[in-house]
Amino acid sequence: MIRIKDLHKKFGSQVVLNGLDLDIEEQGIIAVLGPNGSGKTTLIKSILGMVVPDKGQIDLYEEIVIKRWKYRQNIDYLPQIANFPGNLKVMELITMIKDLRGKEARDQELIEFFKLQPYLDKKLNKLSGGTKQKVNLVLCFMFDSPLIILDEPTSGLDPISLLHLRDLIQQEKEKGKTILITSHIMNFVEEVADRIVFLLEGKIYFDGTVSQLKTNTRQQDFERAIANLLSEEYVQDFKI
Ligand SMILES: Nc1ncnc2c1ncn2[C@@H]1O[C@H](COP(=O)(O)OP(=O)(O)OP(=O)(O)O)[C@@H](O)[C@H]1O
Repeated sequence: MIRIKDLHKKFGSQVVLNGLDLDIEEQGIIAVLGPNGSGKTTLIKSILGMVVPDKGQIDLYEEIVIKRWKYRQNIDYLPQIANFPGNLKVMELITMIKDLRGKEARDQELIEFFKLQPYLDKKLNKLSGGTKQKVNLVLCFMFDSPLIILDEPTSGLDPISLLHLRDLIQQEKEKGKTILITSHIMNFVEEVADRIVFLLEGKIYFDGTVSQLKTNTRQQDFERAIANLLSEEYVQDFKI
């Protein structure tokens, strides 16, 4: 489905992706993790064609995607920061995105799911951060694409909304979709992820399940397992 080979990206002299290889053939939830600035968003944006890599190849559904754009119609994307004009009303935004995309949308179902009915006539700049994020989630999930890319979907959500998001992601997974997700909320990641891909120094540093991560780092607590991944002891084991 997604095949990335020898991906390189620099911003000025800063090397962000340094020969990254990644294959995603399966359906399910794949969490892309890594410290701040490790290149998670750059990787996601490369898959989406929003960042042009310096070198390397990205194939999606067996087709080379770099410098093409039509394939994006089959990806649903939640950006880390969505900047829509603040004076647009929620329903105006949803309608505008539906018109632009020109695809069948299940916006009503998701509006009900996130209980957004009272906000439809409100301007975006009058919404709280969490409510804005729910609107962004409606925009992302309403088109039913086979590949969903979520950059920090948990940001700003209260605990109950987090549970709703988790249920929604699980439902989409059960439909046979592939969901790529980044999040700094580790218990959320632990609950939903079938596979953890950990980025460090521009490459994939760990690739496996939550339980493999715990076994490899000899840590049963997921957050500690992630921290151990970065510890010197693990780095040495890993390099042997
Ligand atoms: N357009 C750009 N121009 C210059 N530098 C950039 C650009 N985009 C990203 N960077 C830099 O590349 C590095 C990786 O950024 P990226 O956003 O991919 O990291 P991340 O792993 O998603 O981080 P975070 O966890 O903080 O969201 C950072 O140091 C960032 O400042």
